[in-house]
Amino acid sequence: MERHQALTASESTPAPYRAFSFVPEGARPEPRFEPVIDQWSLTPVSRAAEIDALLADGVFPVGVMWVRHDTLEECQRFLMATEGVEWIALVEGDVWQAGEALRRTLATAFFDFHTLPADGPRLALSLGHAAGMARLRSSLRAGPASGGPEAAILGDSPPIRALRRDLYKVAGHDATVLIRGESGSGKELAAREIHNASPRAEGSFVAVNCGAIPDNLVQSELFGHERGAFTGAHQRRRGHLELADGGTIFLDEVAELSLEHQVNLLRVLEERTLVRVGGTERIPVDMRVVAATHVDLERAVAEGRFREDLFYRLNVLPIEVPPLRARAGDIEQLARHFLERFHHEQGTAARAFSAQALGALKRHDWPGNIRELLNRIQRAAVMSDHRLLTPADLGLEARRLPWRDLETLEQARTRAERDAVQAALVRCGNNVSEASRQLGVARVTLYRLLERLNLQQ
Ligand SMILES: Nc1ncnc2c1ncn2[C@@H]1O[C@H](COP(=O)(O)OP(=O)(O)OP(=O)(O)O)[C@@H](O)[C@H]1O
Repeated sequence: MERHQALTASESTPAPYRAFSFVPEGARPEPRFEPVIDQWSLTPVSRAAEIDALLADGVFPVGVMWVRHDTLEECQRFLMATEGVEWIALVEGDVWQAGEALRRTLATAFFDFHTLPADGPRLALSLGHAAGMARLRSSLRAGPASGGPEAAILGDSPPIRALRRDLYKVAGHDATVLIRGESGSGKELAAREIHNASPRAEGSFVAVNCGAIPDNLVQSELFGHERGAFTGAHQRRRGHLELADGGTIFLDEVAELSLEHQVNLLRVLEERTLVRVGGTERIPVDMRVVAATHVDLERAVAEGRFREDLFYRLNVLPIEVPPLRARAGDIEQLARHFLERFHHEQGTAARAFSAQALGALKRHDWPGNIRELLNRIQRAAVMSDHRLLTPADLGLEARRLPWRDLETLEQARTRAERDAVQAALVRCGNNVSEASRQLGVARVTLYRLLERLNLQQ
């Protein structure tokens, strides 16, 4: 039988795994193709609200979404509203000929994409990987049990003690805080600490990653919208700023906002009122603003990429989170803590680090900071069947010294490529799209590299 034929997965033999499928209204009565996906059956959803109820019913938090350039906005909204789900895009037509907006969304917001008609076995493989990733992510998102030690910032090195002191100092004031620091260094954790130690602790802490919202959705995500404000706005929805009323709004990656949205944000900060998209009423909001960025904002201002007036509005109480390499004294404590946590949460066999592994952890440069440490340890704990983790488990094998151990240029190149690819995958929690973006290569090129370097996912 032809593999790519119009047939729903649920019509084939009963499938043990269930995933969602979302077809945007604008794409109906298309799609012409429902792929046969080995071992998987698809449960159609049309509203984000249906997802939670279905998840409780043994469905994996993964799904396939039909994506076309003319329904892109509807898809983006659905992606935003279903954060815990890993989506795989099914795209009609040639992706490389598609517009930039579609390609960008595929590269950043989806776990993977397949062009239609899709290859069933390959799609099944993607869904399996996506389900694993969704589980890992949700275990990290769930974070520590309430009151557990990780609800607080760990570490006892002088830079982290100084940070803790600064956080408690600013917590008592209601002024805006700007947190700077490298990616993955703990800026969000610092913002939570400020909120928890502030008089607003009983209110909500609303975290928004400004860099993760497509530019055309920023306005409605931040400010909310009225019913009927645009196609698909079936109900009135309060935005993140309004939801933070009485509490703290954390604007992560604030430098990613376009100049137009920077103006709108500035207005809210000055007037302490907002107007929902499609609305006219000025709604008062009482929130404490904590913003964060890994970008050199003074430079962004000088280059005209960030508004100077907004910079001064945000930079009232500046806080600097040090990179992990500047607090080497904390690495061992953090590493042991994360390993212990995975052992308890996921029943992993690994309980400790070999002396060489501890040495390698201390020598590593940690460009991805604590997030990289967390990812390396989680991957090692999940993959290893042994009680002791080695440098190899952590992807931190001792480097061969080229001047002692002669290697050809080709060997050196391969080694460097393998190191770069492994490091990028670890940094991005194995998200191939994100890793390829960071490495500056196309996704296909990265897949080819993975195959050539024998690093199959
Ligand atoms: N001092 C710390 N103790 C324990 N866990 C930490 C610490 N700092 C960060 N983490 C953990 O590391 C991960 C990354 O931290 P966080 O998200 O706060 O970084 P970030 O600087 O906001 O990252 P990004 O710039 O990418 O938004 C989180 O899981 C967080 O809980």
